[in-house]
Order: sequence, then structure tokens, then C-alpha cells
Amino acid sequence: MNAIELELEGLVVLEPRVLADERGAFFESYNDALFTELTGYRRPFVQDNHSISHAGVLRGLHYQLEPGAQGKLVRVLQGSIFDVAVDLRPQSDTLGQWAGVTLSAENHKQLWIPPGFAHGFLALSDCEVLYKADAYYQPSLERSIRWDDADIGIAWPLFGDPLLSGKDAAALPLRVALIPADPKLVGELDRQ
Ligand SMILES: Cc1cn([C@H]2C[C@H](O)[C@@H](COP(=O)(O)OP(=O)(O)O[C@H]3O[C@H](C)C(=O)[C@H](O)[C@H]3O)O2)c(=O)[nH]c1=O
Repeated sequence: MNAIELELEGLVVLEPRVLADERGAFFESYNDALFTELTGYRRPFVQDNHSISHAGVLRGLHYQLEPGAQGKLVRVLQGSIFDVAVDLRPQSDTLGQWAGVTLSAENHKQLWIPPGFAHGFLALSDCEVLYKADAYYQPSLERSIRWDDADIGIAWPLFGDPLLSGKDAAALPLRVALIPADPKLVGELDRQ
């Protein structure tokens, strides 16, 4: 398995070793010891999620507040997505910055997103997305930020208006979402 660290500290793209033969192929989609070696992260995953989207659906940007912040290991079983993580860690030098990667059934790539990031993806085709979480879903702790927030400025590879849930259509701008955590963080955005 190959690991590529992205520009935001902690984000890692994992590329499993695919073993092809005349029958098809095989790869270890998750190996705990290897995951810990490649990401430096060690916390058991407690939930697997399976998300099915039509082409053009955009889910996010979502995160859970502490003590329910989730680390997520994302991969695609069918189709492809543009997967995005936004740094919301208060002490981070890259607060409010984003990184994105195309994950697909063809490229087998996975994205490790540590706790402290918001997560979202655009379905580039009809797709099925699997992701592990290291903390349980806790709706009372879940928060959303606008997918098109001007401070974040994600370059989504849109191909029409995205199909959003009502929750995502009504999501808050980052500046508003950060205030409860620490009003000073809003000023940090201007210093980025
Ligand atoms: C996330 C989640 C949802 N649900 C229920 C709640 C709703 O009845 C239904 C759909 O939930 P929601 O519209 O919040 O699903 P997404 O918009 O895909 O939300 C996810 O989108 C981004 C990409 C994420 O990384 C998060 O895992 C999560 O926020 O599944 C559960 O029962 N368990 C769960 O863990």
C-alpha cells in the first residue's frame, strides 16, 4: 500500500496494492497495522457507512463537534467522487483551507481524514461510497458548513447545479460556524 500526504497536515491518500490475475483482482481494502504505520493514527473504527448517490449529488460539508469528532477513511466501491476535506482545527496554520482528491472504483484510492476536518463530496457519477468512522454518528453534535463558502473557496468540478439535501442547502457560512468554537478564529481566517 502506498501513502501520499496531502498539503494539509494529517490528510493521507492511501493506494492499496492491487493483485490482478486472469480471474480478476484482489486487494486488502483495510489493514489495521498498515493503516497505523502509514497514517500514524491509532483509534479503532467503530462504524462503517455506505452512501449511495446519483451523479451530481453533493453531500457536505459536515463534521461533528467534540467529543464526537470523527476521523473518516473514505473509498469508492462504484463510480467516482471528488472528495474534499476542510481544516477546522482551531490551532492549525491551515484553518479554513481545503484539499480534494478524486476517489474512484477504478483508482482504488482512499482518503484518510483525521478528526478536526469537515468532509464533503461531489458525485462525479452514480456512485457508492464506503467510509469508516472512528466515532459514532451523533446528530446532536453534527454541524454543516456551506459547500460554496467564499472563505473556503473549494474548486468543485461541477457539471450543473449540485443536488443538495435541505440541510446542506441551509448550511452556515464558515465564519458563522466557527464563532461558537472561538470568535477569535474568525479573525484567523482573515490572516490566512
Ligand atoms: C451520517 C449518518 C446519517 N444517518 C442517517 C440520518 C439520515 O436519516 C440519513 C441521511 O443522513 P444525511 O443526510 O446526514 O447523510 P449525508 O448528507 O450523506 O451526511 C454525511 O455526509 C458527509 C459526506 C459525511 O462525511 C458524514 O458522514 C455525514 O454528515 O442517514 C445515520 O443513521 N448514520 C450516520 O452516520
